[in-house]
Amino acid sequence: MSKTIVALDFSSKEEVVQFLSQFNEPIYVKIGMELTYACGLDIVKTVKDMGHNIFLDLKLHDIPNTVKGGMKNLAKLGVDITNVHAAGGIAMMKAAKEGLKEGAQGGKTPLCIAVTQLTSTSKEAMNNELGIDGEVIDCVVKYALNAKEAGLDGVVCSVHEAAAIKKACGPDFLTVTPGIRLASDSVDDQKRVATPAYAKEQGCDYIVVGRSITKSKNPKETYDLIENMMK
Ligand SMILES: O=C(O)c1cc(=O)[nH]c(=O)n1[C@@H]1O[C@H](COP(=O)(O)O)[C@@H](O)[C@H]1O
Repeated sequence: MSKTIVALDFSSKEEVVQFLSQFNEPIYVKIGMELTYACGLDIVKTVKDMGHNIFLDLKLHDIPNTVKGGMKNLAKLGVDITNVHAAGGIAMMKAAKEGLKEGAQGGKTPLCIAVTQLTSTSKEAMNNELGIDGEVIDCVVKYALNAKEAGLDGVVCSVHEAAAIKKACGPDFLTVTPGIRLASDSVDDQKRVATPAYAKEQGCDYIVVGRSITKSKNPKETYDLIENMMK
């Protein structure tokens, strides 16, 4: 099973089909808001029919009843992973899980993971804009413990918090880490970044990689390079 989840941050079905045509075998991809808002949820079926595994990243964050209803319908799409914002709280995360179980197709309940602090958030922004004092890692571990208590399968965090989360929540609790950059890449809007090699060292289960692959000269070659670094 691949360790690299490619973020399909495109705005049309044509770009997705063209990008995925480079891959002869199923890979793990992430469908997020850019693609969903451009193509609707039909794009999930298109990508699923091509045989790829799907992390549907819509980051639900609302009152528990609304999230439960939303997740029930997302589960019907047969995706592999979905997510919520941990900031929505334990009751909301429990409701997400209940909704997924109710909507599960063919006995397969999609995994649900919680976004802790976005990898584009710095300590300064967390302290001064979001009003959360202390170190990012402490907030992230607290959110991970909340997600575990709610029965979720893991979290989205930066590579820098993955080991502490495994220690607090156990080895089976998934850590899915975006903010991945090769040493030569520009950081762009990300703040808490790391290389694939460091992600492997820190025991991350999956890395989420967008622009380093999709904007590279040879995306397939870059994907293979990154995937090999995670082995
Ligand atoms: O939930 C996510 O996937 C996510 C959480 C987070 O904290 N940071 C983050 O970058 N992401 C997503 O991961 C991808 C990272 O893209 P690149 O920065 O281009 O590699 C984007 O699709 C983001 O939406």
